[in-house]
Amino acid sequence: MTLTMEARLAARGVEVALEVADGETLALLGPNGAGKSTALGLVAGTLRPDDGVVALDGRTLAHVEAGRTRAWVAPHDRQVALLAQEPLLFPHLSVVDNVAFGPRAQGAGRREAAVRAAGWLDRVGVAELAARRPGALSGGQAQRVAVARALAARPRLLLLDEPMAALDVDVAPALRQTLRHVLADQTAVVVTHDVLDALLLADRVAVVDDGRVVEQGPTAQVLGRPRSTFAASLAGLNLLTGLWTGDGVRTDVGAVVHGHHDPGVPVGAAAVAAFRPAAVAVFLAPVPGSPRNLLPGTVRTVEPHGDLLRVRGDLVAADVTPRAVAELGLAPGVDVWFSVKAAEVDVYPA
Ligand SMILES: Nc1ncnc2c1ncn2[C@@H]1O[C@H](COP(=O)(O)OP(=O)(O)OP(=O)(O)O)[C@@H](O)[C@H]1O
Repeated sequence: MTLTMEARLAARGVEVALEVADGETLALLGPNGAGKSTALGLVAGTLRPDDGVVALDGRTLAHVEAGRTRAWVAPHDRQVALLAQEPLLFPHLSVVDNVAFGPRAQGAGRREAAVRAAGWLDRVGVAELAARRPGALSGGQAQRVAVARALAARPRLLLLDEPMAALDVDVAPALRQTLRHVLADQTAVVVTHDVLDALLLADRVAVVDDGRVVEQGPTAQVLGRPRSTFAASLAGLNLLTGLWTGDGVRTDVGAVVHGHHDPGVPVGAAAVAAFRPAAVAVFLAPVPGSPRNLLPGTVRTVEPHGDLLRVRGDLVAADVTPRAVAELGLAPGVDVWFSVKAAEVDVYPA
């Protein structure tokens, strides 16, 4: 393992354990205020845990026991680079001097640092901007320069805190492609809200909620079989949690949901039922004798979703045609029945 962290910071309500292997990119996903940036701060050394250990390549960066610091490496000595949402460049230095700053600080000669800086600017696609000042760059260009600057210092670990969040939607895809290339053999942790970042940049994802890692694994596995509400929402799936009864999931609201299930799930074990909103139909009354799963709900929102409308209840969302919405008079506050065939539902352990 390259990075191992187990740290608690009570003031932020955070207690997280993370591991990142050599060359791996881990995406940290989770709702606002979940503790993702706090986790990065604990690794970078801008935050000190109340308790815990952070180690990189076997070197202890932080070790605190019950508030007593046993070991502490200052942020600038950690060989960890943190890339924030807003590119923080030195305004008075040219682009190439910004990127050469790290190598110079590490003892490289002026020429060597300039060559390394030029190489990185080329890799991130902004070689022609070398002589400019940061004030003369667009947001996307500045973020590319910030990536080059972070990597020119040859960090053992690169931390990225929502690197695309401050960019226009039309420039984010190109930067994401660039990051995909530069992160290929770089050990990195990227905080993101965006499922595309997880899919295109990360080998593994960890979902953080309420200060804890609630789910982690290979990206395809977490998005294919999410166990947390947040991962399910990223994967575009409805997720109902409950207990396996032997032939269905008894959900927290009492309804039993039937579906395809893993053999050998023990009765009484925590389980989830996942299904696509497109597989859900909406009725104003329960369909008598229907073999379908029926879940009562109240419409909360109706929003456009591609060619369809997404009708959201508290627990279930359904994608239905505008015509059906009009015919049924679906609007916030209307009581409905959400219906999904068992064949459309995947049931697996939580
Ligand atoms: N500077 C701060 N001082 C005190 N508390 C903070 C500070 N920054 C964040 N917090 C609190 O710490 C907790 C974790 O916040 P954090 O910023 O790590 O979450 P996050 O997952 O990165 O959220 P977001 O996605 O909104 O950036 C939250 O309860 C937040 O209110």
